[in-house]
Amino acid sequence: MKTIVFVGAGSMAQAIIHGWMKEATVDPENVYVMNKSDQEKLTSLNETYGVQLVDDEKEILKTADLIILAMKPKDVQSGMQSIATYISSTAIVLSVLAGVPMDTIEKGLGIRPIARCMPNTSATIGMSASALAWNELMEDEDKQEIIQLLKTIGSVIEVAEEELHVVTALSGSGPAYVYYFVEAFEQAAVASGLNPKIARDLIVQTLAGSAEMLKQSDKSPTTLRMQVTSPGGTTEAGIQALQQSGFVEILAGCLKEAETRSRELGKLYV
Ligand SMILES: NC(=O)C1=CN([C@@H]2O[C@H](COP(=O)(O)OP(=O)(O)OC[C@H]3O[C@@H](n4cnc5c(N)ncnc54)[C@H](OP(=O)(O)O)[C@@H]3O)[C@@H](O)[C@H]2O)C=CC1
Ligand SMILES: O=C(O)[C@@H]1CCC=N1
Repeated sequence: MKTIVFVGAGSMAQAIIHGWMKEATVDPENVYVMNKSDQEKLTSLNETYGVQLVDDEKEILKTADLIILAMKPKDVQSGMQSIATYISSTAIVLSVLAGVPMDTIEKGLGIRPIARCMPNTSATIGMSASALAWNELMEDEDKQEIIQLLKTIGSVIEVAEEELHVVTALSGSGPAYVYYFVEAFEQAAVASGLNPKIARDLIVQTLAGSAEMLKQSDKSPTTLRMQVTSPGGTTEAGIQALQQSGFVEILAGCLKEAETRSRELGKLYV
């Protein structure tokens, strides 16, 4: 897949491009970026990463091997309309859009090999948790190439397309929940008198250390939690406060609302 065109070059496209360029996975000469109107963003991507601006849309789209759809779901129909007549019959499409099914893409761009990926913004530092689904037209060789492209921005796991709704809720949106958790804890620690920088550093290192423990240890999250929780100690008091506030139900509600929204987005823009 020599020529790659991003149709929609905003935050997610930038996170992927940043990850690729950091790892020198793809030659920036072969990566083109398009937006509907935001030329400033395209210029900034060109200046930062050396990716290409598109002078002649028709010509570039004709030669594209891989089209990456990375606009918001509300713009998917206008985005597909603007490229449908130009892209070659052999071009492969990779969509990172939340909720929008392959069926909608097949209707807009024709029956062709299509992959849907749900990455997250940690792609910027090569730490995305990406999940991937295909339609049945995707050849094994192309699957491997796409997996390799995505592996340079983090981990890749194959799922059924239907599972992408909950994946989107869990790991696509996940970084935002974690940042929100940090904001809340930092605010609380500062209210208890801790210096903001010290509070932030302690929370971030605690998160990083716990994530590494979960990765490196063969113990379950429950066992690791119990190892921290001394009977009658501080952790027990804290966990009890979370339980009394319905922590588990709150997170279940968060996941369900996000998953439901993913399903809604899929139906809104058919
Ligand atoms: N942000 C995230 O954490 C994640 C996002 N996603 C998915 O990635 C997609 C993009 O999200 P994000 O990067 O945050 O959004 P942004 O708004 O940052 O970027 C979307 C880009 O698409 C462009 N665009 C809009 N309409 C068209 C069009 N018709 N043709 C070409 N380009 C167009 C916009 O340009 P202009 O301003 O000119 O309209 C904009 O630059 C979404 O579908 C989202 O569901 C997936 C995983 C994580
Ligand atoms: O909020 C959104 O809709 C997108 C999809 C996953 C993360 N951001």
